[in-house]
Amino acid sequence: MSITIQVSDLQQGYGRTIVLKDINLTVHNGEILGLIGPSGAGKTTLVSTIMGMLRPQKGNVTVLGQPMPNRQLLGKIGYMAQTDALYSALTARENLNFFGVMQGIRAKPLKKRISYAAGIVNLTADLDKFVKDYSGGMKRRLSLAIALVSNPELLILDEPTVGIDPELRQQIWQELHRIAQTGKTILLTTHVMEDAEQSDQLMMIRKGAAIAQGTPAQLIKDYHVKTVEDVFLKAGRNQDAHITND
Ligand SMILES: Nc1ncnc2c1ncn2[C@@H]1O[C@H](COP(=O)(O)OP(=O)(O)OP(=O)(O)O)[C@@H](O)[C@H]1O
Repeated sequence: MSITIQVSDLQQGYGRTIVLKDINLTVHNGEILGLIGPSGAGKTTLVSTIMGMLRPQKGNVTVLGQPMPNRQLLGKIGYMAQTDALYSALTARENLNFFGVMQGIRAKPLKKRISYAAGIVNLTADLDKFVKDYSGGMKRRLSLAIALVSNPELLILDEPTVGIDPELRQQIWQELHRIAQTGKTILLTTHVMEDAEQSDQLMMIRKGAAIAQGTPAQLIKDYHVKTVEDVFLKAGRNQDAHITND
C-alpha cells in the first residue's frame, strides 16, 4: 500500500490563533479515514490544510507524495465542502456537467459519470430540476455527486451525511467502501458515530489535539469500552484530566 496523505507535526491556525497542534497522520491508498470531533475542534481546518487551501503554520503535509499546497494535485482530489457551492440558477445536471468539464473530463465519459454519480445519491429522477428548487438534503447529495463525478484518487468529504436519511446513508456507505476497494482514498469529517464506525481508521480531534487514533475495533479494545462513542467520551475525559493536571 502506498501513502496518500502524510501529515507530520502540523500546527495550524488563523493569524495568531492556534487551532491544531501536533497533528500526525498517515492514510494509505484504499483506506477510509474518519475525522471525528465536536463542532469547532478543527476538522475543517485540517481538511483545508490537506487540500492545500491553507499553508501549514508549522510541519508538513504531503498528498500523493507531493508537498501541499500544490495546484496540480487538485485535479486528483474530489472535494465536498461543508457548505454547498452550487449554481442555483442551473439544473443539477448542468452543475454536474460544469464541474466535470472543469475537471477536464471529456463529453462522452462525463455523461456516463454523471449518470453513475446521480444514481449513487438517488438524484437520477431530479437531475433536470433547478437547484434553487432543491431541498437542503438534495443539495448535500448533489454536492456529493459532484465530488464523485471525476473518480478522484483522493475523496475529501466534509460532513457528507448531514441531512441524509438512514437508508440513503447506508447506500452511500456501501459505495464509499466499494470506491476504497478500488484503491482510492477517502477522508471524511463527521459528528455521526455510525459514520465513525464505518471508517477503517479514525482520528478523534478535540480542542485542537488528536486525542485518539486507530481502527474502531482497536480503539474500542484499547479503551476497554463497548462503542466508538464511549472511546470518544473516555478520550475526552482523559484529555481534560491532563489539561487540569498541567
Ligand atoms: N477563517 C477562519 N478565521 C478564523 N478562525 C477560524 C476560521 N475558520 C475556523 N476558525 C476557527 O477555528 C476553529 C476550528 O474550526 P473548524 O471549522 O476547523 O472546526 P470543525 O471541527 O470543522 O467544526 P464543525 O464541526 O462545526 O464544522 C474554530 O474555533 C473556528 O472558530
